[in-house]
Amino acid sequence: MTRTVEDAREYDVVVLGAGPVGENVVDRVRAAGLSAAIVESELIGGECSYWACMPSKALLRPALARSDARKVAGLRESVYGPLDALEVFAHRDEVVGHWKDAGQVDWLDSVGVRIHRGHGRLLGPRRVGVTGPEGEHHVLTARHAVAVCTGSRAVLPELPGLVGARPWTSREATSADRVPERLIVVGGGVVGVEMATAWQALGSKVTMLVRGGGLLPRMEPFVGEHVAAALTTRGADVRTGVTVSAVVRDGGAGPVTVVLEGGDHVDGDEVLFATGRAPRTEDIGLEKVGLEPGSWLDVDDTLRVTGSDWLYAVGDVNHRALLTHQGKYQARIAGAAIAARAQGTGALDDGSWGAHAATADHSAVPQVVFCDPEAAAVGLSLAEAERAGYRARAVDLDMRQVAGAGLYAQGYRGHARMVVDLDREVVLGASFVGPGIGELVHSATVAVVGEVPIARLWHAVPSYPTLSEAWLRLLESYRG
Ligand SMILES: Cc1cc2nc3c(=O)[nH]c(=O)nc-3n(C[C@H](O)[C@H](O)[C@H](O)COP(=O)(O)OP(=O)(O)OC[C@H]3O[C@@H](n4cnc5c(N)ncnc54)[C@H](O)[C@@H]3O)c2cc1C
Ligand SMILES: NC(=O)c1ccc[n+]([C@@H]2O[C@H](COP(=O)([O-])OP(=O)(O)OC[C@H]3O[C@@H](n4cnc5c(N)ncnc54)[C@H](O)[C@@H]3O)[C@@H](O)[C@H]2O)c1
Repeated sequence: MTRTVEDAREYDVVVLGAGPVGENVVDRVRAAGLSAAIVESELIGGECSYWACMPSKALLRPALARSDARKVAGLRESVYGPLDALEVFAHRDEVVGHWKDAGQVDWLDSVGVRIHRGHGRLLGPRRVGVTGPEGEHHVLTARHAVAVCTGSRAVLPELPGLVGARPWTSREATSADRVPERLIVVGGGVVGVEMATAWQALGSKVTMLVRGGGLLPRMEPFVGEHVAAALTTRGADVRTGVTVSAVVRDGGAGPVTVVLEGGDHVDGDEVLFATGRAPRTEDIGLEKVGLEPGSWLDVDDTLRVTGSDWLYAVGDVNHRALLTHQGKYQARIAGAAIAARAQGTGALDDGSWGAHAATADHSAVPQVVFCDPEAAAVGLSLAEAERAGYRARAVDLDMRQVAGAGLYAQGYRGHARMVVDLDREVVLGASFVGPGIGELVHSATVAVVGEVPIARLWHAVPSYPTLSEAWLRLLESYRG
């Protein structure tokens, strides 16, 4: 039974969801001198800290380090053994704080943010109801703004037998502590590729079932081709152009069979569905403020929900870029915009690249996929640039032409592409695939955001012999 506690509380800003994005919104508004409360139904720190970025990278780091070491003469012979899965899991558990959030609670306390544990729902303009763990109910009022930062959850397709088969989603794939002998991965996006890489390294025989023509379809096609070739060389069965029609698993445990359209089937010990995300907005009271429950929330560049003067939606929930770093960037912008509006400090600086506009969301979103080899991209692919109407040219580079690549790893395989706007002679985007290239993407982000002219980039000299010399080779090719 619901018990209502009659202690209405008022704050300048109320934030729904304490993932990385909600935490950064409250941090920014507190820094600007506003009072703030945050509502969280699970763990402070959100999906990223406990079932996404952090545990997945903890599982992947030993896989990538071992793979790199195996490409270094004099070292490779020492690292031919299997990974110690129990040690890897123990380290992963440490990285996620054993799924306890005391550290993050301390941090919120230290910046003066009031935490309300429970499920939050909008009750009307600037009002949020919180149903706590014991069924108690609080009402929070926001003097200036409510920010919805409730993130996203894994989506399962509607398939016969799927729910009863108890498939892994990203949550189980990042928190499991037993290595399945055979793992079936459905979906060739980022989660599918990263988790296939991690579990293959931990000892699973991996089969990937990919609906489209290749892996990582949002990146340049050569990226997915390199990653698929490497997974296959290490023993994975990567099947593209296949459609799953049913899943069979008696009693939801033991061996599982995935049935494909056309009648073929694949047997495994676990099946991971990495088939995309849905917004966590179906039960947050959107109907009370004229919005559609279960929808992604449309926002302007200040992160304010279309048609509202008090409601913001930041991070995954607005579907602009489902990435922690980009959500935190939005949080910094939203926090500044909320504070400026609350304090009436004059017109907002919300033009392109202004302090109150998340301009980078449109043209400069960086991403590193921690697979083996690593994949990274920022800005527009060639196809995206052409679709957007740019007169664009792609310059390609086989990373073997870079001296630092040969030193980084014997038999280095990788590829880079720079997309140039021929009218302004600036870089619109860059993509890289190859061992160790994750750290290259920030140089590309600076070039894209800064709209640095190619003529000036020519003077940005990369150190010899580093992977960054990819830039020199790309610029040389561009200039002929
Ligand atoms: C397997 C995996 C790996 C990933 N790896 C990376 C990576 O390496 N790098 C990267 O940049 N991104 C990565 N991502 C994406 C990243 O996890 C998300 O972009 C990020 O978590 C979004 O942050 P958020 O704060 O918007 O949402 P979340 O992290 O989802 O946090 C939302 C919070 O809101 C709470 N909440 C929801 N509804 C309510 C409610 N009604 N009341 C109260 N609280 C509520 C939730 O409990 C949760 O704590 C990965 C995602 C997955 C699935
Ligand atoms: N390193 C990182 O930055 C990182 C790591 C993991 C996740 N993420 C973020 O998390 C988000 C979610 O990742 P994701 O991989 O779940 O989603 P995604 O949208 O990247 O990929 C899902 C894939 O599943 C396919 N798919 C959908 N339904 C299917 C079906 N019924 N059968 C077969 N295939 C199907 C889609 O075609 C798509 O290729 C991404 O947007 C990504 O940005 C980031």
